[in-house]
Amino acid sequence: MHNKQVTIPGWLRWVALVAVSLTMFGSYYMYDSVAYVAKDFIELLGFSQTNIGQLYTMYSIAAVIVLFFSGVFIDKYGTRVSMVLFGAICSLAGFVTAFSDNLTIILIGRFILGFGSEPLIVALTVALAKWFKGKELGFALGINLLIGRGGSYFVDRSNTWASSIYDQGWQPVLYLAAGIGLLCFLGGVIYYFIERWTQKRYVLGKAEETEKLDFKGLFKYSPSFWYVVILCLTFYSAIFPFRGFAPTFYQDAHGVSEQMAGKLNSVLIMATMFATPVIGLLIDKIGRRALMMFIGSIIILPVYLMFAYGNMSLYIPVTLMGISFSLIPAVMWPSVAYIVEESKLGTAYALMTLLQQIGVAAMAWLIGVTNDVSGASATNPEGYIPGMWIFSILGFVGLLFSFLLRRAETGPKGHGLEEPSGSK
Ligand SMILES: NCCCC[C@H](N)C(=O)NCC(=O)O
Repeated sequence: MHNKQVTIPGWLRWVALVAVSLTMFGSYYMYDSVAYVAKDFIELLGFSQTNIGQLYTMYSIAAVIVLFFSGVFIDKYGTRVSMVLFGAICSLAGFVTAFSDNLTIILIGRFILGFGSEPLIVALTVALAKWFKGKELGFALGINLLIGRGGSYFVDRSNTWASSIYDQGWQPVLYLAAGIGLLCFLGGVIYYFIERWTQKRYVLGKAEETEKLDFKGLFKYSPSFWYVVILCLTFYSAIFPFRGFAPTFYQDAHGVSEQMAGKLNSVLIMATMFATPVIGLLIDKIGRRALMMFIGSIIILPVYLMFAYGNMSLYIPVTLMGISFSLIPAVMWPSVAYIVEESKLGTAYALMTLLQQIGVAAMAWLIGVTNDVSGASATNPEGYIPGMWIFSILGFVGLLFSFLLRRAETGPKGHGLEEPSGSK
């Protein structure tokens, strides 16, 4: 069609955002869903805590593998094909995870999920860049993360709103997750048609970078970049695996009900859903990004020891974790754009996600093994303490690197992290 219009109507961009975010909702829901059957897996199927960790490790291993070539694939076949394909892989993963009580099959399901989910997140980020670049890209990405974390919130509360399904055992719970995971495919298909329809009528922007890896330039990044990457690795390795074990830990070590355990996890997510975009807007105004990452790292430091030894309400460490989980991601991801030049941004983000996933894979496995070795269970709650120390050590390493970052950024070779947006 000739004479395509240049200005895409605002409503169309937001419709595309909703379609894209549906896939994120489905994928986040499935990622977290296994935490709520972990206790059944241990008590009814005889799985070990190591096996529970492996559910996350398998996801991350697949993510690491696929992130090596997903950028090239997305470049070659485009965002709409990628969204459908990776969305379909995610949806398939839900059913593979649910249909058998065999550990290997369940782990294959988790592997497939990681293989679909992480490139899906890359593809949707690239897609959103096409629609929103030069407009409200930061806000659109914030809304997208909010809806994605809505998936986590929804699963955290699922043993309340879907209690009748939980009463039927772990398998219907996983089928429910698989059903919700169909949103990944559905959202991808809806997005496919929206993009195709729009491209026939309007000039849709082209995202400049996809997240593909180019190891040649790896050693040219500044120390500040590596400080952020190490903080990303330690931070998410202390958050995602913890959330996976948390429902079982809260019940075994603190004697709370299954519903209460879900509620505690959900409070954490609910806080981040709304605080993250708000902090993002605030940081644009005041800068101080390295300082905020440092403060976020201080806040999370005592949390795991509070879980291990504290007698206070569990809401206190959960709230502290929620503040840190809002502060650090809201500041950390956009900070990379200040440190790394635009032409290397795709590689930088891919590398950061890849190392994040290596950290999560290793830590999920290590915590599971540690819990098994120390005999963590409802009859031996002290067995969870070594794992809490491992998380705390990670927190300390994160704090150290956030300090180094702050020091570098307040020196003569700073990249403008401490300045408001637009003053770089
Ligand atoms: N919650 C599912 C895993 C999401 C992994 C994703 N690569 C990620 O790190 N997202 C950022 C976030 O803060 O959720």
